[in-house]
Parts: sequence; C-alpha cells; structure tokens
Amino acid sequence: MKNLLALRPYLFRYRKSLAAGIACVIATNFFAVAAPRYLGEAIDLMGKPFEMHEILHKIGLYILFAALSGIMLYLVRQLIIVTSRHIEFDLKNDYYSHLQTLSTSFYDTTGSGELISRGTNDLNAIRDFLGPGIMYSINTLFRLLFAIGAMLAISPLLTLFALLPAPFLSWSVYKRGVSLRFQSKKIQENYASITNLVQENISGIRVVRNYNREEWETSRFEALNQDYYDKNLRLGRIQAGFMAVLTALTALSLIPVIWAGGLGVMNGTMTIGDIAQFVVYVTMLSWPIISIGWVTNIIQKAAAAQGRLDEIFNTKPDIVEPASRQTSETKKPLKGELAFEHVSFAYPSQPEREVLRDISFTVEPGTKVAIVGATGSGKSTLVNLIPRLYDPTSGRITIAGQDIKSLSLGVIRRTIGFVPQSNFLFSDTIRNNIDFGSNGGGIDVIEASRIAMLHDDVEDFPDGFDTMLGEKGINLSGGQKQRACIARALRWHPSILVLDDALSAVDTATEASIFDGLLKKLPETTIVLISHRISTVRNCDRIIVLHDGAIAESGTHEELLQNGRYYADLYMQQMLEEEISALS
Ligand SMILES: Nc1ncnc2c1ncn2[C@@H]1O[C@H](COP(=O)(O)OP(=O)(O)OP(=O)(O)O)[C@@H](O)[C@H]1O
Repeated sequence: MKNLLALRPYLFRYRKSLAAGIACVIATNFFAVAAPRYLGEAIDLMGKPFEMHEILHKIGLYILFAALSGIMLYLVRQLIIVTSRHIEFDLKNDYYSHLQTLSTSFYDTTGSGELISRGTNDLNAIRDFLGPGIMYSINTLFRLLFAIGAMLAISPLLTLFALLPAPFLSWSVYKRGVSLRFQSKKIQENYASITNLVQENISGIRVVRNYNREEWETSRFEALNQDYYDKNLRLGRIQAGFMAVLTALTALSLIPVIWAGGLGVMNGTMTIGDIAQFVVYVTMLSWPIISIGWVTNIIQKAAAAQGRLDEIFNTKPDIVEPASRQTSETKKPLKGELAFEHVSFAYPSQPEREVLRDISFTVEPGTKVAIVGATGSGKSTLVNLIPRLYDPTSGRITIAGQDIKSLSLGVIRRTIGFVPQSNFLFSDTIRNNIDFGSNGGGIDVIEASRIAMLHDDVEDFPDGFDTMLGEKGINLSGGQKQRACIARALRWHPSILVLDDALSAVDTATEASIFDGLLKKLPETTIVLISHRISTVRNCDRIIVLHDGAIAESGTHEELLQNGRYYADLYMQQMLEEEISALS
C-alpha cells in the first residue's frame, strides 16, 4: 500500500478533474438513492383510492432523479477514468525517459523482456487502480453512506437483516479474487514465454532454417500455446462459476428483507412502498459491496506493480553529468587528444574480476592507433570507457587534457564518433539512420556515406537514401551495415573516431579506400581502431597490444615485428594462413 504513495505527484497534477469527479460521485449517489423514495410513495398511493396525476407526478420525479444520477455517472467516468488515462500516459513517458538515462551496466543485468513487461503489465495494473479502483472505492463509500442512511430512516431492523450477508459477499469476492489473480499471473507468465519464443524465433529465423529446426520449433510453440489455451479456459470456468454464485447470493439476500418486511406490513409498522424501496436499495448495494473485495485486489495488485516500477525509478545512473558542466557553450567538441592514465576496470556485475589493468597511453590529435590482442583480452572494454559507457574502477581518462568525468556527456559524445562491434540500425530510411542524433552541421549525409564507401551501393537501390531498412537493417549486407554505421559516426565530424572491429565484414580493398578517405577528409581526427587483421593495423601510427587486460607491448608495425613477441606471432600466424589459403 505504501508503494502507492509514489503516485501522489501524478494525482496532485490532476487534482481539479479528480475533485470534480469526486463531486460527481457524490451527486450520482445522492440522486440514485433519492429516486426509490418516489417509487415507494407511488406504490403506497396505489394502495388506496388515488388520482392518476399524483402517481404520474411521483413517477416523473423518480425518472428525473434516475436520469440525473445517470448523467452524473457519465461525468464520473469522463473525469476519473480519463484522468487515469492521463496519468498512465505521463507514467509511461516518465518510465521511458528514465530508461534512457540509465547506464550501460544496468542493461548488462536487466533483460529487455523484463523492462517491457514492467512498462506494460505493471502500468496497466496501476491504471486499473487509478481509474476503476479509485472510482469504485469512492462510489462504494458514498453509496453505502446514502443508501444505509435512507434504509435506517425506514427501518433499522430491516437494515440489519439486509446487510447481514454483506461481509460474507465482500470476503468471498476478495478470496476468489486472490485465486483469480494467481491464475491470471500464471497466464501472464505463459504469455511472456510465448512472446519470447516468437520474438527469438523470428529474429533467429535463418539459424532455425539452416539447422532444419522448423518442426521442432513449431512443436515447442504448440506446446506453449496449448498450455496458454488450457489456462485461459480454466480461468474462464472459474469466472463463470463465480459470477453465478454472486448473482444467487445477491438474490438470496432479499429473502430476509421480504420476510421481515412482510411481518412489518402485517403488524402495520411498514408499508408495501417501504418494502419496494428497500428491495431497490438492497439491489443497489449489491455491486458496491461486491466491489469492496474486488477493489481490495486491484489495490494490492497495483501496490505490487508500483513496487516493481519503483525498483526501476529508484535506480540511479552510474554515469552522471558533472553539475558544473551543463551549460550550452561547453557543448562544442574538443580536440582529439586522448590519454589513459593507469586505468583499471572491472564490470559492475563482476567487481572482483579485473578486465583491464593499469592501462596508460597518450594519443596526439590526428594520430591513428590500433588496439590488437586475442579475443577476450579487453579491447572492446577499453574503447567503451572512452565515451563513458562505463567509468574506470581506478585511474583516469582525459580528452584534450581534461578528465572526462569533469566534461558534460554531451561534449564527450559529440567529440567521439563510436562504431561498436555489434552494429545496430533502426527500422527507418538509410538517410535517417546516418543522420541519427545529428543537429545539423558536421559532414552531410551524402559526404559521410562517400567516405564510408557506402554511397555507390545506396545509389543502386531504387529508393536510394530513402530506402526503408527492415528490422536491424536486415535488407543490407553485413558490409553495408558496417559502412552505414561508420557513415553515422562520421556525420558528426568527430575529433575522435572509435572503430571497434567495424570493418570485419568489408573486403581489404574497400577497407583501404575507407582509410584513404578518412585520412584525406578528416586528417585531424584521431582514430582508435580495433582489428584482428594485420593488413588493417599495419599502417597505423601506433599499435597497442593487449594481453589479458594489460598492455603487453606497443609501437609501430616495424618496431613490434622486431620485438618478436605477441604482435610478431600474430603476424606470422596470419601470413601463414594467407599462404595456406593461396595454395588451396
Ligand atoms: N558486459 C560485461 N559484463 C561482464 N563481463 C564482460 C562484459 N563484457 C565483456 N566482459 C568480459 O570482459 C572480458 C573482455 O571482453 P572484451 O569484449 O573487452 O574482449 P575483446 O578483446 O574485445 O574480445 P573480442 O576480440 O572477442 O571482441 C571478457 O572476459 C568478457 O567475458
């Protein structure tokens, strides 16, 4: 319950429509409870000689009050349910923008399915509380107050008889709600498994085809789907039985009223009109009484959902803007001088395992540096520290002589063009993918794609740069995807360009042309590149060899060959592989 206090600011934001909604709840209940009085009076008039116009007058008042109650109820829904939609909209926006601020380390340990489920199922549970939950709670309160008041005025004893089954009704709805919730939770989990299976299968459809696993995957899906179907049928059966029992209980609760009321009429303490009025009140109270149990469930569900959302909302990003560096004039890119000073690093998920150890090097603006090393030696980790995707555990990194922790994230990320190892393109046009995140200026899309040697390929597409890409750029070749990602990084005219194995799917001739273009068009840009190919790194000004998270050696291609250590071994190995493949 305490969790729901987190919704206070949202409720406060819409306080006027909520207050108006509550006023309408009071009004609808007032009119609804006032109406049966005229019905009772009309019936009593009929028990003796009467004038037709008197009856019509009472019936007219009954209809008027019932209509006013209906209009107010319409306004209640408009005000409270619509407000719940507004709050849901705001919460969704806040949730999504909070996710955008969270650090890479958070996404290392939290699955995307989990985050999507919190942003959909949990938010729906909260909306149920804000709309129907709040509306029925207030409605029940005022309906009980007004109706019981009117009933007491007629007969306190009959009121007691009428309300006898109420606690049992509420309690049984609550208990049944708990088991329905348990069943619905299982269905939700099942649905999440089906979604995951379908999503994974469609993304990996090529692997499924290549390994001839279509039938196996289909039967896996059918089994899950069958389970989902069975659980839904079971839920439907429980719900249907429950509704039948509720309706019967409500009808049965009228028996003591009619019995005791009949005795009252016989001994002259009550009229038939009073009993008619009572019957209407009892029927009118049945849903509010039932809804006490139902609303209790909604509140509990929403409190649990809000708790899960709070876990995300309370997660603070590890990488934050320095407070003093957020003004617009500091957002210009810096010069490409880069230095690592005794940098060590362990991933937050495995703090005891150092992945980088005491890394120090300096790169002058315009220098081309290659990082090489065996797989898993820490190359990607090292370059991920430059745009502050993670912060070093110890030591510091500087750009243009300034500690990157003291720079605004906007400046760092404008200074750096980063092409990660696993490239990602959005389902948008090629132009928009290359233009991603740019705010004008820099190198234009066409020029960037020329340098990345992508331009001619794109010109051959019927829609050119306006070609729509499928999910993750599926309609491009591996090499085209890599070059599109390079063009995207060049678009900003970065002072430091980081290429993490970004040319592995490009042939060596195209790769050489891309480097030529970079040297000619961006001579002052510092390039930090990771590659397994000696042909790519041999022309760099400096090559840093990583071994088991530490710098094993560094120098030019020639110097490292003379050293005769890791790099020379790698060189010999690749020469040998080339010779063997030339012979075969
Ligand atoms: N997000 C992560 N969380 C925890 N450990 C990680 C994470 N990413 C990488 N590692 C670990 O850090 C070490 C270095 O990985 P890294 O990706 O930097 O190697 P690499 O030299 O770039 O390898 P490759 O040449 O295969 O790309 C590996 O042992 C890897 O298991």
